[in-house]
Amino acid sequence: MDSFILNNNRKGGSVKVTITPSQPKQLSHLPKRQPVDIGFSDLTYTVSEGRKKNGKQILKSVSGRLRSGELTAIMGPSGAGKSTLLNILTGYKTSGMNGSITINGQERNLSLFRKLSCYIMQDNQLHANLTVAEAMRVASNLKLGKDMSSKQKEEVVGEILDTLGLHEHRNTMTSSLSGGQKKRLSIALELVNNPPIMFFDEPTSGLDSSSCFQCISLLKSLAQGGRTIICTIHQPSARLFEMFDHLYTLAEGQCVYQGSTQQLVPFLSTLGLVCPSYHNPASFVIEVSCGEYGDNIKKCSKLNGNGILAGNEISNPGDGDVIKFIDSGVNLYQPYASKELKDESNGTADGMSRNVVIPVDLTASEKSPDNVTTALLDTGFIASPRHYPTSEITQFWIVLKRTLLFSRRDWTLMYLRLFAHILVGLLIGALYYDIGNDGAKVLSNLGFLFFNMLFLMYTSMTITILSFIKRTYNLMQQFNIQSYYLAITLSDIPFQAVFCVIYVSIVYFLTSQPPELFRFSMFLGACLLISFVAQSVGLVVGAAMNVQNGVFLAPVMSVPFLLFSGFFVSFDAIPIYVYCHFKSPMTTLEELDMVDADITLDIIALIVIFFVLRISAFVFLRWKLLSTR
Ligand SMILES: Nc1ncnc2c1ncn2[C@@H]1O[C@H](COP(=O)(O)OP(=O)(O)OP(=O)(O)O)[C@@H](O)[C@H]1O
Repeated sequence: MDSFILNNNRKGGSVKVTITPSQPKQLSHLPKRQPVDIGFSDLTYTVSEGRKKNGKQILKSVSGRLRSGELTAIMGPSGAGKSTLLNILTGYKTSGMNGSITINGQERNLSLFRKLSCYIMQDNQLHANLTVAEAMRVASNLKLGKDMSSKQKEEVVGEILDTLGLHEHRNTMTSSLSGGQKKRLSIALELVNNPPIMFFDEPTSGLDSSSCFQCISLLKSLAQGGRTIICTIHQPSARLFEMFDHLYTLAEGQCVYQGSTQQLVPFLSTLGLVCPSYHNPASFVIEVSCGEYGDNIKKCSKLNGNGILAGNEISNPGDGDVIKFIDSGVNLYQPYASKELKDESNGTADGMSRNVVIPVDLTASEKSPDNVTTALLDTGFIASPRHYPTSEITQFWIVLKRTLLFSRRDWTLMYLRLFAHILVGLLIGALYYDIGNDGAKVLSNLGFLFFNMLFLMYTSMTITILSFIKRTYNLMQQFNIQSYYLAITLSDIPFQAVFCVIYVSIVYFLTSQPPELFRFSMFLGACLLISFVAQSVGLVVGAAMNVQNGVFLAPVMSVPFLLFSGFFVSFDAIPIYVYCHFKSPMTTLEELDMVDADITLDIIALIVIFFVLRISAFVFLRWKLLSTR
């Protein structure tokens, strides 16, 4: 049981609010992990700006330690370098950085670290077109090895959904969830394999005060379970601020404070920066960092050894005295407003008793955050060369099934595309109706073939650019890239093939082309190949660039295909009314310089182009994935 004193200005008194946690829930089914401490020292991050010789230094030699069992907030004014520090600590950014990062005292191995941690970004993309339960099933199949039965996986999922209050929304589409529920689902998806380190970029952004409280309560309970929870946060209310165990404050790329949240105010007061009564200490430290109380950044930074863990002897730059600032162990200062709320905007008795902290244990047997060992590095979980304990083939099947479900439910991908193929088929069929029976309509036949090619190329190319980009960022980070690519490149082929068959059947018969199976098959085969090659162009463009550039560049890339399609021969000068120049089909072929054309060669060329483009798309995708780090 926990109690708070809530100031009540209207009545001039104080109301005692008691938080009574409901039956604490524990995640007993999760895989066991050991706690992890992160240390970093002398971290600098520099970016090059244009042709300037010296780059711009964003982080200036910051150091610190982030402990398991603690909820750490990285705070600071806008542009202070919070996201940059988070990106470096997560391993999301590696180039341009110097300094050392250690895990339980050992130098960080990035690929191992990525397996231990998760990074929930602000706009974390959820699996579109999936329900909460389906998204969780994908995550559990991917992250929990085949040693676990489906029933056990369901138990894990059920327990997480229950604990995070998502059980009643299990059949809701992820896109229909509220902002707070989406955040909780992002956490739930990551919790499946129980990572001991969890990073959050502004987890409370876009949430109302009650949801903010719920969200931070959840993070706090995750930390209480022995995890290392780190999040950036802009300016929490006093109520939220109190929930953090540890604070790391940045200003102009330097650490101006690190230590417990309770010791922030005493620390600042040693510099003559006295936080006014009833003032939110979180707001105060931001104001100090912004220079509203004079130039204190250098002083604070020096006092913190620019991030060398407070808790050691630190000299006060003001008078040379040595003060003891204890980060852990004996506390020399009275904790600031230990349970007294200075910001009552969010504090209603009702609200507080509704929102309870539910301890979510890292593991039942390894709860003690002090019990930090390097044994973690020896566990099977870490030793695995893969990101998750599922084979590449299993990952391929998971992505394939998920992508097929995605396509089936995607209105643009499925129904709009089907509608477009039928409508355009009927339109072209009506325009070139019965031309196949009329020898005088050779030119119309050529026009028909050309538009056929144009339509098939553009539809399959643009839809692939749009849908590929849409899907890629959702899942690319989570899967083995080969399995992922193979699944998404194969998944759309059947759909495109079916649409192409429907379209070709309509136009072939409406334009009265020869009703011979062989000719129909040849025509269909050529159309299918054109669609698949165009789809591959879409994949290359989608993998290499963003939607805006892709939508512009894809038509440009298709120009060579059109130029060399053989249709661009001028017939304008031919006086058709004088005599029938195209009486013999051979004349047409002669005019188009296609007498010696070998269809086998064309087919081989298209197949080669198809494979070259598919491989190029993979190379671009890989490059893009690596270059974002
Ligand atoms: N690639 C880059 N090139 C130039 N400057 C950069 C680059 N990346 C970051 N910066 C600068 O580094 C500083 C820190 O950026 P960062 O995004 O880490 O700040 P922040 O504290 O997270 O800010 P906010 O709270 O507004 O999100 C900013 O001044 C930003 O303009």
